[in-house]
Amino acid sequence: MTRSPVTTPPPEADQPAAHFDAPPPGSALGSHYSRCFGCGADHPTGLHLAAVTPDGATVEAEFTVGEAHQGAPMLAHGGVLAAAMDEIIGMSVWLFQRPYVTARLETDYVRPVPVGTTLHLRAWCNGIAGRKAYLEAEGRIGAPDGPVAVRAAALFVQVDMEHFARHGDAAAIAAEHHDFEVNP
Ligand SMILES: CCCCCCCCCCCCCCCC(=O)SCCNC(=O)CCNC(=O)[C@H](O)C(C)(C)COP(=O)(O)OP(=O)(O)OC[C@H]1O[C@@H](n2cnc3c(N)ncnc32)[C@H](O)[C@@H]1OP(=O)(O)O
Repeated sequence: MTRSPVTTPPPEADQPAAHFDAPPPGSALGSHYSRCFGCGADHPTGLHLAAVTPDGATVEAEFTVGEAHQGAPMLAHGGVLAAAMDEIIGMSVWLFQRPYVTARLETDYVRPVPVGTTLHLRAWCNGIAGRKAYLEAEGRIGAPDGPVAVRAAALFVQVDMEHFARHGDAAAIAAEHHDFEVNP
């Protein structure tokens, strides 16, 4: 992965540990918002990612590229692939049971991805320093050990739930009953 210093954990970063209340190994993570472009079941043309954590430390999901996701004819749009990376990384920070947002996302496009391809996505955390989480993801073609099509590195920053109410739609948050333990 080609990465900048911004997405590289500093030497003093802690190794991430899943929250005691995080989804246990082998379980599904669920969607954080039904209309989310990345994971919402109610989004008509979204990515519909449904993530599982096989081990409590990484998160996996499959994304089948559809016609709504094209850039060049019958090839995935790079921005859509970046969105898939952003979403799978966003799902992986759920293991910490605290709200985070993307501050920076870096993406390497390694292979073209034709419409109809199923990408096997995986994300994990390389370190945490204060509010900053340093994360990584990859998307492989056709199988979990298939050829890598896309890689990403990201800096996510922890926020409080008021971030979403202040800048977004507080009623929608309340309607979906999300409880985050911000000070465990
Ligand atoms: C029903 C509804 C449920 C709702 C519940 C959902 C909860 C689960 C949501 C999951 C969502 C999933 C989807 C995928 C994830 C998105 O896509 S999130 C959406 C896209 N991202 C955004 O909208 C974020 C926009 N940016 C911001 O809001 C603010 O810039 C930030 C990132 C919160 C930081 O602002 P701040 O809190 O004022 O903090 P600030 O002091 O500026 O930065 C903190 C540290 O980070 C560093 N930093 C910040 N930004 C950068 C940057 N771009 N480059 C380098 N360093 C940076 C700062 O230098 C600082 O470092 P230190 O000085 O501490 O060493």
